[in-house]
Amino acid sequence: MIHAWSVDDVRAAEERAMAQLPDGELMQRAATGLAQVVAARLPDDTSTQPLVVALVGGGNNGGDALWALAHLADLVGEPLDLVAVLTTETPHEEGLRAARRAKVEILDATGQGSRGRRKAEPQAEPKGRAKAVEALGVADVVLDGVLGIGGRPGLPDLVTELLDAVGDDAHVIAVDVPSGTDPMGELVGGTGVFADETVTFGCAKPVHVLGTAGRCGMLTVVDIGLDLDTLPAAERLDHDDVAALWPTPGPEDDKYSRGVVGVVAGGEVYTGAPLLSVTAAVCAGAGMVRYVGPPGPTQLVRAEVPEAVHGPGRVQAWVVGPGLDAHPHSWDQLGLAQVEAARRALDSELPCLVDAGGLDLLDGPRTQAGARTLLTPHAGELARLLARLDPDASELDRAGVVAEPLRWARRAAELLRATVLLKGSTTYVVAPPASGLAVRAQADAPAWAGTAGSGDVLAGLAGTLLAAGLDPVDAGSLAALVHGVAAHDANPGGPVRALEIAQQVPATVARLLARASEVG
Ligand SMILES: NC(=O)C1=CN([C@@H]2O[C@H](COP(=O)(O)OP(=O)(O)OC[C@H]3O[C@@H](n4cnc5c(N)ncnc54)[C@H](OP(=O)(O)O)[C@@H]3O)[C@@H](O)[C@H]2O)[C@@H](O)CC1
Ligand SMILES: Nc1ncnc2c1ncn2[C@@H]1O[C@H](COP(=O)(O)OP(=O)(O)O)[C@@H](O)[C@H]1O
Ligand SMILES: [K+]
Repeated sequence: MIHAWSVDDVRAAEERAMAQLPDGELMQRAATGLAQVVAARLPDDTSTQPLVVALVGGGNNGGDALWALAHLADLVGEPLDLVAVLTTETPHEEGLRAARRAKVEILDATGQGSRGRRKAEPQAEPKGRAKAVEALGVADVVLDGVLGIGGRPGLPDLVTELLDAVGDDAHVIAVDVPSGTDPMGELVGGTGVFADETVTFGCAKPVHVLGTAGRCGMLTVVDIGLDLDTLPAAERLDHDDVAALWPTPGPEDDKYSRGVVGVVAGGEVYTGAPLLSVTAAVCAGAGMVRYVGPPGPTQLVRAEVPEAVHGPGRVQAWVVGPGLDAHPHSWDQLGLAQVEAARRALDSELPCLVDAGGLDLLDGPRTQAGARTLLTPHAGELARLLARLDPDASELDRAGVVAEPLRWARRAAELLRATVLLKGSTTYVVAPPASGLAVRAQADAPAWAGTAGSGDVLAGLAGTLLAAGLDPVDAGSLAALVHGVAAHDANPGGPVRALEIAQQVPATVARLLARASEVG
């Protein structure tokens, strides 16, 4: 699992460390680790002299980049071209001196001159900028040292212009965080660096695991001796976590002890969703799957999934809502009966996964306080839910949720006292804020997984894990991981239909469980 700590907690840990260490020691550790990574990324081809260009901002992030260039000169031992492009009039002073001593070429791209020139006397021609653009176009490695954890989202125009000049073949390494992104990972989108690799210091930050993670590329954490004494703010499960969490039956287990999952889904109109959820539950290894629905989808499930049983009965968890019509016509007796079955499940004390049409049945927290609840909306469904229930969000739409997924998932978790799994290319799993639990974010699925019915499969998978006794955060995040990997395994690099994702789950789970025995 990757754990990430909030910017405030990192700053506090840095302060504690700095109080014990000589001045500048932490930055030296950071810059040395960064220089070692850069050295390892230099091209093997020795016929031309490698060129490393750093974009340097005004804070300590720029200081890291300048010191890393200075250390590189010593570290590599071979001839190197090193260039620092200043995007600020006030670069880190010691870092700049060190870079100069190490014969790093300093280019001032601000057009103001780096020091001593007053704003009233601008340099006529920003020659530094033209040379910087040229260097960036042919650099082997580009270091983004513009903004670190002190950065606000967005980039100055000058930096955007310089980034546009970076050649396609350059290996872009973000120092600590990709500049322009929100270090806390709350705001997604906007301008910001897309890095091939990010070298961070002390620990991962939320930006590295939340929806902004795609901008970070490969993540390396350089140990600078921080002692984090708080709980992480964000987490991501990786493949090696599956074996520890997945409910694996022992010799004494039977179908009941493994967990029966009930599925109240679909109706005479949406007949396919139940089949997908029930298939996924069976394939995820539920002890038993019970389907509750009207004759049409029941016949379909009977024909396609002989393992399932039908009608109300005892279960350990309910999946409520895939393909459910929450507002059937008054003459639609079968539809009304299905809504009644869904309400009975929601009013029970049992763990419930609430998806799609089931979300339309919620007017607040479930009546049985403390009943485990996992809501699984996509962005549009979350916007609809909050616009209906939260007077402060009456104008919220899908785009609003996509821009600030965490904010709105948290809001729903608080309002409905439930864990919210917000689906998308990054899937967030957010427990009610009072729990103090870290947000989980998974991005394991290929974009091909964004296909109709894929969410019904996820619901069956996560519901099975709830029935096996997992808490909603583990059930949701583990299901999202396995769903994503199964979507990949079913047809690597190509399209996949929802049913195939479900059918791939047994093999994918076996493969992920086998990793533990290989590693262990
Ligand atoms: N502390 C330590 O011991 C260690 C720290 N380390 C390193 O320090 C980094 C944090 O350094 P930092 O605090 O100086 O902040 P950093 O991100 O470099 O710059 C902030 C500056 O940018 C400005 N600014 C902000 N947003 C902006 C925007 N959108 N567009 C334009 N400008 C913007 C903002 O100005 P403001 O407007 O807020 O006055 C401020 O001046 C950290 O990521 C790591 O790399 C390592 O060496 C390990 C040891
Ligand atoms: N771009 C994407 N990349 C990866 N996974 C995606 C992407 N878009 C959607 N998904 C996943 O596909 C599933 C879609 O679920 P949902 O929207 O509920 O579909 P449906 O209601 O048709 O079953 C979710 O698991 C979601 O996380
Ligand atoms: K950076």
